[in-house]
Amino acid sequence: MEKGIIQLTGIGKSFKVAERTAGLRQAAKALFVRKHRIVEALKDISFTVNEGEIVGYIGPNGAGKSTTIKVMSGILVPDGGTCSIMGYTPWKERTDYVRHIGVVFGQRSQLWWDVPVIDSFELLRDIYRIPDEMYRENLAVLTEMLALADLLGVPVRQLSLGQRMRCEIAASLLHSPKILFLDEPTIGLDAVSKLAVRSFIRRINQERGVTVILTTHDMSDIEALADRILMIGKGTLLYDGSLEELRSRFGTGRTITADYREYVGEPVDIPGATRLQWSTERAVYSFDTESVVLADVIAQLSGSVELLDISVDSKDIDEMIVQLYEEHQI
Ligand SMILES: Nc1ncnc2c1ncn2[C@@H]1O[C@H](COP(=O)(O)OP(=O)(O)OP(=O)(O)O)[C@@H](O)[C@H]1O
Repeated sequence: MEKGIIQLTGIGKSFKVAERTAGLRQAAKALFVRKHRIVEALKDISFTVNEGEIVGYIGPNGAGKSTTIKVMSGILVPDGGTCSIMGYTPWKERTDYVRHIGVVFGQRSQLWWDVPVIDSFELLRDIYRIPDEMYRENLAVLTEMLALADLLGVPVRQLSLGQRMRCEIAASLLHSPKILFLDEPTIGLDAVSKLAVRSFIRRINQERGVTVILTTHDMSDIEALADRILMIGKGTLLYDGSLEELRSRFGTGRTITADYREYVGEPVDIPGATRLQWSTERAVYSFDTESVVLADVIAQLSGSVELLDISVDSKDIDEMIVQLYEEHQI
């Protein structure tokens, strides 16, 4: 069996947060009697990632994705469990460990705000003690791949979000890490920048064999990149598998949209199908081809309304994810 480059076993992490109280009187009281609540961000997270994989780490807001990334990058110490990445325990041997990983937090910058990008890169070279030759080579390749030539002399605060993200990604790779953690790398980017970032991630994975763990809410990122999905909800891992498996699981689901001449009667019930939308001119139903035959759905509709147009769609990945969240009640 292939040995995992990343192995997490039973990782748990709780945060103690101060209870917020409403009203001035309550707030004043809270100064003396502090009430706390424990948030279990991660309950019992175990998974293995093999070298060269691109793993999409998904889950709704507050599920525990960033907390996991922080544990794996050595920023946070978990309360329990073990984490071995390339043989290191991230929070114990941080100085040596960070030479092997790159981290990008889409919402935060690792670059110095007021200085030109190239100055930040040079600081990182010194911090990571990147050998000159490696630095020069990586800088040249990354500048070409991410089209940075015109950006290197510009202070970070003057860059657009998409330009900054390209620089952030370059910064995380200057020291040739084997593993890249990307926490929402495409957040807020326009379609062109998203495509550029995605194709770059693919390229460094294929050409340099970099293992990538990526969190995102953008399912088209997952579709374009991830060989495998790990889904987390309320601190627990709920799904580990490929997109194909997910597709075959929900592959028999269909949505039918019917447009008809104005109809003011009662909404039409179709046994076995769920009515998602109903108006005097349009209805949308979802059904499963394993239990309901499409021709029957159409026949039942056309028995009640005068159909003008019909379209049938398979579930897209966003819908599959919503259904998975619903199944797990998260
Ligand atoms: N430093 C902290 N102090 C207190 N609570 C925290 C802290 N960091 C995270 N949490 C809590 O832990 C839970 C998991 O947060 P986390 O940021 O890992 O979620 P996420 O899956 O990355 O969410 P999102 O998709 O919204 O970014 C949340 O309930 C959050 O409020």
